[in-house]
Amino acid sequence: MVETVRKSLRDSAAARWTALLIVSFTMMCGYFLTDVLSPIVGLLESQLNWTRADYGVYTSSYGWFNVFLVMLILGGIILDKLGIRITGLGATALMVIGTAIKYWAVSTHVLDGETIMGLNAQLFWACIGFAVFAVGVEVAGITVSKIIVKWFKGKEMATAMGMQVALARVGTAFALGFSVPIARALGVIDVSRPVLVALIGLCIGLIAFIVYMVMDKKLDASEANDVQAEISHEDEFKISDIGKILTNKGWWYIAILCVLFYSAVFPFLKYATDLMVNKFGVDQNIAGLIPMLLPFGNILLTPLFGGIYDRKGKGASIMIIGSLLLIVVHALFSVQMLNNWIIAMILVIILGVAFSLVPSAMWPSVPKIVPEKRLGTAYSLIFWVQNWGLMGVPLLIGWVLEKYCITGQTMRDGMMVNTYDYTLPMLIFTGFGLLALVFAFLLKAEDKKKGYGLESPNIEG
Ligand SMILES: C[C@H](NC(=O)[C@@H](N)CCCCN)C(=O)O
Repeated sequence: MVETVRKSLRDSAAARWTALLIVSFTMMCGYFLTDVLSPIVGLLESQLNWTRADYGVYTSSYGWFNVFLVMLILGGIILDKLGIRITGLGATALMVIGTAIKYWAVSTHVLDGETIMGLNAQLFWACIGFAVFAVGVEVAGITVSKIIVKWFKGKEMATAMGMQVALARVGTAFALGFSVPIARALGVIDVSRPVLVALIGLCIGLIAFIVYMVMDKKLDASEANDVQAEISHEDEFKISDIGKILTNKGWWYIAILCVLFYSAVFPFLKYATDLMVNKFGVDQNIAGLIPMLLPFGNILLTPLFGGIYDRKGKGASIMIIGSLLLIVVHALFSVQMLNNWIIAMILVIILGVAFSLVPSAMWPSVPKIVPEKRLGTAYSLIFWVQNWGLMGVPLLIGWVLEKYCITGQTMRDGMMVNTYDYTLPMLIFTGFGLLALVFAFLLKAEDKKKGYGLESPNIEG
């Protein structure tokens, strides 16, 4: 009898890279919306009367439902229990719904003059929309990480994760670079226009995810026998597995490193355009172009560093180097006399290197510490810890700026607006970097003790 060796769909390079591209596109649209208002802080002040503190509240609303209603953790458990397709579809739909609410909030006039819970009603609804969207984009993020492990385990996993992050950064870069021109297009300033563009993108992202669902079904069908075998060997995910994750020291080091490192990057990006205007004297119409270099650098470097991790290993060391660079950049940003825009550009580029090194090694390291059946929950718990930072730090920076950093007033777009000294916020970001470095070293020591293989290559054989 002739025995045929049945191949899994994931053995086809074309199939797995196509799957990656499709889900990465959906994430890219999500990242575009996440930062779409960051470069127009000044316009939000002049058009909608949002102060820096209001903007801080808006940015922090990203974590309201994820953190306080533990939606992110629930999303991870749902992912491990119900699977990739249903969780991903729900998450993508939430992104669209949240963005639609936010678009309505920033474009309507029916809320003018009203307040809800002490907030201007327009700001309140923009926050609700952003909070709903955030549940969607975070749960979609963990779903996509699990999708990549599913297709790429034992293969180019870190390169694939790097590619996905790279495409996500394209979304961030477009938001930073094109939000202002979109808001100013057609001769009339309209801050809701970039949100509308993001909403259209997310609807296309939803359709893309539905296309992916077909591929995912085909992958499962191609592995039907293997899956049966796996189920008989491995129990299904149980709620008690959460305890196993939380008692794992290596997992904690990654989670804490993640919150500290990302707290010094994403919240920094939210204020980076304003920093360029206030510290480096860049015109606000083009100030978003300098922070845009950061995600553009990531686009090339994250897959490159991921490739190095796949082939050579050294994951923990890569995270240490990334944390070191982060400290150097923020410390130099806080030096008052360094106020030439060329220095700002160089620092942003170095920050881009740091922000490629750490994510390219951090996310592919999680499956080395936690088994696949608990991976959705493990990623969601890391994102949950991280979301405390993504929520709290912009709020902190907004508050610090309003309370301690106002230096005067100036005329922009025909409106009097405050000017700010960014030294204190940059010192706060430096502090996060220093703590991140400590946890990167602790992670490396734990890896040595437990033999997780963080310093070993990902590609088998
Ligand atoms: C992969 C990783 N994603 C995250 O950290 C998300 N929790 C945050 C998403 C924020 C969206 N702007 C990353 O982007 O490096």
